[in-house]
Formats: sequence, structure tokens, C-alpha cells
Amino acid sequence: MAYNEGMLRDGALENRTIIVTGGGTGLGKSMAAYFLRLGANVVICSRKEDILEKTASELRQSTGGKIIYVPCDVRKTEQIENVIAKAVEAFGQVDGLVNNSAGNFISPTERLSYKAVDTVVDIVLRGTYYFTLALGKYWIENHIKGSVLNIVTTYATTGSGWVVPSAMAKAGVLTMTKSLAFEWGRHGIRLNAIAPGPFPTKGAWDRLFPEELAAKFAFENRIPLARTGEHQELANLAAYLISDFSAYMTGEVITLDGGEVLAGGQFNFLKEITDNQWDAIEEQIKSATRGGKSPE
Ligand SMILES: CCCCC/C=C/C(=O)SCCNC(=O)CCNC(=O)[C@H](O)C(C)(C)COP(=O)(O)OP(=O)(O)OC[C@H]1O[C@@H](n2cnc3c(N)ncnc32)[C@H](O)[C@@H]1OP(=O)(O)O
Ligand SMILES: NC(=O)C1=CN([C@@H]2O[C@H](COP(=O)(O)OP(=O)(O)OC[C@H]3O[C@@H](n4cnc5c(N)ncnc54)[C@H](OP(=O)(O)O)[C@@H]3O)[C@@H](O)[C@H]2O)C=CC1
Repeated sequence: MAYNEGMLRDGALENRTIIVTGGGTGLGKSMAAYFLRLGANVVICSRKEDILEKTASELRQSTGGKIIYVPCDVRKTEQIENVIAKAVEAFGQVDGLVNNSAGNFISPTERLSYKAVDTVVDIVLRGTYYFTLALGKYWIENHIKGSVLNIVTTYATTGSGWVVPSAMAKAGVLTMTKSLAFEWGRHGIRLNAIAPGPFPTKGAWDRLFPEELAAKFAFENRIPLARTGEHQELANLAAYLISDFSAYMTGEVITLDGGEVLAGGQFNFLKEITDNQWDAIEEQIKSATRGGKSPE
């Protein structure tokens, strides 16, 4: 069994309708494709209608699944309500939401204008809480046990320089995930999150991470498992978390990053030491021990 194969059984998401924000591109598109293969009805939404239309038609053909698209800027509540209305009209009800839309700039923070910070925070944080609130009201009113999956980042927990608006916003999304998981648990509504490490997408690579930076960074060299993620790996986890297979899990964030986040460990800089250097270090430590040296 390869890690880039589908994990859940056929029909695992049958009779479920799932909205995927930012579902026209990148990871959103890959999750939408897998949900369709598992039998879900899928609604993709984002700002660019031409991209949504192309993706919906491609996925309809490649999966044979039921998919519609509705243009929507997640910063606009009336557009969010329109997505939900169109989804209910097409499929009867909505059962799941993947908050995947995002914007991000990699930049020294002092170079950002106020508007640049607002742009990222509004898409990521405001867009996520608007969509979650709109669906939560609908689910509670209609006694539907909905499931929300928020796509965050590992730096939502650790913090990170050079992506500060995104880090602040994703941290807010993570706190909302945990807070609402508690509050809405009594309605049977679950909220979980995935914190992905680097997964190659055009949005993250070309626009966020231009070529010179990508070459310098070489993610593969910094990740313990020495590779970037495969989209199917993330889609597998997303399908599990949005499905009833995870019915007893809520308020959880799962990191899927090949161990990248562990680089924060205090002694991880020792990764650079060669085997020969370790031989010499071991000898030095043993000889110090034999000499009975102790700190004064
Ligand atoms: C590789 C490892 C991954 C690590 C974790 C990744 C996390 C991610 O979130 S990846 C997701 C990446 N995807 C995207 O960011 C989506 C692609 N980006 C966009 O679609 C757009 O860039 C946008 C939605 C983020 C913003 O578009 P728009 O609303 O049209 O905004 P404007 O172009 O009008 O700009 C608004 C404001 O921001 C300033 N600005 C734009 N780019 C930059 C930049 N690179 N650095 C600094 N400032 C920037 C721009 O100048 C505007 O400000 P004012 O000049 O004050 O008007
Ligand atoms: N790829 C990676 O390595 C990582 C990605 N992530 C997260 O994964 C998710 C997907 O990222 P990825 O696939 O890489 O990037 P993409 O750029 O492909 O996806 C971002 C999506 O957000 C949509 N979007 C942006 N602004 C808005 C808006 N105002 N309203 C509605 N939709 C909007 C875009 O569509 P449109 O332009 O049509 O609006 C686009 O489809 C994001 O949440 C990102 O933070 C987290 C960690 C690592």
C-alpha cells in the first residue's frame, strides 16, 4: 500500500454534502476530488469564477461525482449565505465545511502596509469565522450534526516570523476550533483542524515562495522524513476528519508535516554533526567522565 493511495472505503462519504472553500486550486481541489471519489456531494467556492468552473468540470469528469461551484469572497457574509443557500437548493442539506481559503505574504513585517496585514487576516480569520458561524446557525436550527475542518499551519502553534499576519490569523482559527468544539459539542457539531507542513501547490510555491527563496530553503533538507507532502496524504486525513469515522474526535489539531515542526527541539542543531565528529565527541565525553571532572 502506497502513501499516495486513497485510504477510506468506497462510499465512505455517500449522502454527505461538503463545502470546500478555496476548492478551485491546490489542496482544496485535491480534498474536493477525494471527497467526490468517496461519494460526497461537493460545493467549491472562492473568488475566481473561471477557475471554479474549470475545476468543477474537470472533477465532474474525472470522478463522476456531483459537484457545483458558487463564487464567493469569504470576507462577505451575504456571499457566504448565498453559497449555503445554493448548496441546500442543489443537495437538500449541508453536512460538512472545510475552511481552506487563505492568503499569505512572506515578507519582513515592517515592510507590510496596514492594508496588507488586513488582507491576510480578513481572508484567513474573518473568512473562517464568518463561514463557521453561518453554518453553525443553520446546523443548530435544523438539528444537523455538522463537521468542520479548518486547515491551519504548524506556526499557528509555534508562531513564525516573516508570515506574521498569517500566523496571527491561523492561531485565531485554531483557538476558535477548540472553543467552539466545546461549546457546540452539545449540538453534535464537531470541529477539528489539520496543520500541514509543506505541500507543493502553485499558490504556496509560486506566489508565496518565489524561486530564489524556494531553492535556498530546500524544504526536503529540513524535514526529518526528507520530502514534501503528497496531496493524497492530506486528502486522506481530511476525509477521515470530516467523516463519521472520527465521530468521537473534536477540538483536535493534527500535524501532517514529516516532522518539520520538531526542528524546534533544543538540540536539533546537532543534525549537522557527521559520524566522524560524533566519534570524536564521544571520546571527549568519555575521557572527561574518566577524569572525574565535575563543574565547580
Ligand atoms: C511553502 C510553505 C507553506 C507555508 C505555509 C503556507 C501557508 C499558506 O497560507 S499557503 C496559501 C498561499 N496562497 C495564497 O496566498 C493565495 C494566493 N494569494 C492571493 O490570492 C493574493 O495574493 C491575496 C488573496 C493574498 C491578496 O490578493 P488581493 O486581495 O488582490 O490583494 P492585493 O494584491 O490588492 O494586495 C493587498 C495589500 O497587500 C499588499 N501586498 C500584496 N502582496 C504583498 C507582498 N508579497 N508583500 C507585501 N505586501 C503585499 C499590497 O501592496 C496591498 O497593500 P497596499 O499597497 O497598502 O494597498
Ligand atoms: N501548501 C502548503 O504547503 C500549505 C498550505 N496551508 C494551507 O492550506 C490551504 C490551501 O493552500 P494552498 O492550496 O497551498 O494554496 P492556494 O493558493 O491554492 O489556495 C488558496 C485558495 O484560497 C482562495 N481564496 C483566497 N482569497 C479568498 C477569498 N477572499 N475568498 C474566498 N477564497 C479565497 C483562493 O481562490 P481565489 O483566488 O479564487 O479566491 C485559493 O483557491 C490554506 O489554508 C493554506 O494556508 C498550510 C500550510 C502549508
